[in-house]
Amino acid sequence: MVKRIGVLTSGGDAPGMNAAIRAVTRVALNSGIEVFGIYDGYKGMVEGYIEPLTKASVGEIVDRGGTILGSARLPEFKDVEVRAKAVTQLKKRGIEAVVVIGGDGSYRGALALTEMGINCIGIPGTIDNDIVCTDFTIGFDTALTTVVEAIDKLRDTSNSHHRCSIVEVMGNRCGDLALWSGIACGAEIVITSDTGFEESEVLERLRDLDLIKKKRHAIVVISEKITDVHQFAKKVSLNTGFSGRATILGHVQRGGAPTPSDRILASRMGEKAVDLLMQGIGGQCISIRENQIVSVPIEEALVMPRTSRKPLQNLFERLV
Ligand SMILES: Nc1ncnc2c1ncn2[C@@H]1O[C@H](COP(=O)(O)OP(=O)(O)OP(=O)(O)O)[C@@H](O)[C@H]1O
Ligand SMILES: O=P(O)(O)OC[C@H]1O[C@](O)(CO)[C@@H](O)[C@@H]1O
Ligand SMILES: [Mg+2]
Repeated sequence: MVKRIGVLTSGGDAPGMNAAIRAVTRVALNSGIEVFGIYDGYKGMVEGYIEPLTKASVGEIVDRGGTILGSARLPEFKDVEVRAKAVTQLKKRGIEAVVVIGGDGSYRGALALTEMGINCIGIPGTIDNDIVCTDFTIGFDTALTTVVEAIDKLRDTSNSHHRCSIVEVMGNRCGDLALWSGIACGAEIVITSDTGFEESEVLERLRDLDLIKKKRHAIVVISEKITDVHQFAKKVSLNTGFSGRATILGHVQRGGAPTPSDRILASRMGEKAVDLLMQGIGGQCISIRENQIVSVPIEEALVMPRTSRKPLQNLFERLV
């Protein structure tokens, strides 16, 4: 059975990554497996920034945002020579397998390492909820909570001033943070890569909300990377009865204490990852599907079609 494993966090950080590190470490130690923390993602793996973890060193972190291991993006990890250096660092320390907590890019690295003889298991840690094989990623629920709190506040001031608040949320091409928060906040309009963006049509809908529906405010939640929200806010002021104001929530969405749901999800996924490594399994990633923790080959996970968001979009439209 595997005797020594590593754990790392990679890509954008996400609240709940610490809870996952703690779960991996404690479940492994309680099973007689030594655990090493690999700092700063694949960068630390290549550079040998690797230290043992103890039960105490992962204490008091279940409620902390960010990641105690640090995270990084290392595009060079796509090169086999760079990964070979990482494998040498792991072998030097007797580390036979690694739990990779990150997003889809990190999964590609984990798969490539598995193919080089280091069994890796992926755990989905990203606020974007853009890993299609899992219903939810660790960090999404906390980021959603942050977004909802912010929009609730924006609604207060928008209502006082007869304004349209255009709120840009993260998601990196995935519209889930926008759609879920739009439903939770009772937004008037949600724009994502699934809905598309027809500027003239959105302006028309805002005019209707103002003139016909007599709304005192309008909230437009829009995913990042769709349009320049500040420019769009100016057009709202020029073309509708609302004055437009844009708010880019930005990296505030990545921080903060993880919600209980994210802590529990992280703990369940961490346990499953260690169990798979104990069975000598690698190249898989952990998912939650219909509240069951399951594993899926990374190769399949990366090409799976995304579950349609149409029912939730329809729900949103029926609530406006
Ligand atoms: N094709 C690949 N082969 C090997 N390693 C990769 C590959 N793609 C990405 N990686 C490694 O994974 C790291 C993280 O990937 P990426 O920046 O895409 O973030 P992510 O894990 O998708 O997380 P998020 O999108 O939530 O920030 C990269 O910096 C790189 O080190
Ligand atoms: O932290 P960075 O490198 O600016 O990356 C921002 C990106 O990372 C994420 O926060 C997480 O993938 C995305 O939502 C966003 O597009
Ligand atoms: Mg990604």
